[in-house]
Amino acid sequence: MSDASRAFLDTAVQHAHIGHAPPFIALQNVGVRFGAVQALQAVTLRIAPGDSVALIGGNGCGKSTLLRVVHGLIAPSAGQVQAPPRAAQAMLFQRPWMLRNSVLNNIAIGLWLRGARWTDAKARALQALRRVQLAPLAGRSARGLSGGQQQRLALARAWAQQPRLLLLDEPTASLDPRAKHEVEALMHEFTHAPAGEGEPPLTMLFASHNLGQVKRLARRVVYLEQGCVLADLRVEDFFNRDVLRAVSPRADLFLKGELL
Ligand SMILES: Nc1ncnc2c1ncn2[C@@H]1O[C@H](COP(=O)(O)OP(=O)(O)OP(=O)(O)O)[C@@H](O)[C@H]1O
Repeated sequence: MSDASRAFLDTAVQHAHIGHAPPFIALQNVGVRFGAVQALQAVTLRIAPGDSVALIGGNGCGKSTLLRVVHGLIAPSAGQVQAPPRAAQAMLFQRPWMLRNSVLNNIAIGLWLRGARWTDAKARALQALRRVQLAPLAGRSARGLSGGQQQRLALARAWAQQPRLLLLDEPTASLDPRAKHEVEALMHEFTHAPAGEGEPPLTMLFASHNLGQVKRLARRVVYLEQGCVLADLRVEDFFNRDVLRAVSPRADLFLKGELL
């Protein structure tokens, strides 16, 4: 048996294993249609708790739509979606939204709205800011921060709410290399640090065009084309040319930059 076939079988076994564990997220034959555009087509995906999954594919292949379906922002036109409740999820976008308020309050207000006492909300917000090295800027206007600082603040805001699922839509796409590195380091820390005692593991699903980032952060890669999942592999298999060519020639062409 060739190495490629063996690796493929290993993957199949791994996925069969995931199939038996209770899935944290399960999409069954999900379709999304926007008028004449079929943005997702028969997408079936199971994600285990604690996994870190990258969504990749060309522009318009359906990555954002898939994230929005999981977050409950878009109702599928077909199929079923099982995901944790919205309160247990946090979603970050390429350009973070900021309240017209201080850095600290951008976190504290969200916690307060979810029922925390104001003093507790502020204390937790400060703790979250320390985690992303923004505590010295707590009193500044959030909208005056740089793009990289705003994305770190968005991550701190997410972290403060202790989500079980973190969804990120190209979170570093508009950042310079240094800010990209800082945000990526936080994403890694949040998802690869062992969960505290009694805490459920954090699961991450992120869309990215940055293949280096995918290699660094994902344990699993899902490749989409025209709304269909054409490959779903462990990261080491996805970036193994022999395996990828055997499993999905289209994904292999995409990686080589030869897809027309
Ligand atoms: N609200 C909408 N109304 C109409 N069409 C939409 C809408 N949202 C997405 N689409 C279309 O659905 C398809 C999938 O879009 P989506 O944004 O999910 O792709 P993507 O993979 O995230 O793209 P990119 O890498 O460019 O961000 C595209 O053809 C897009 O134009």
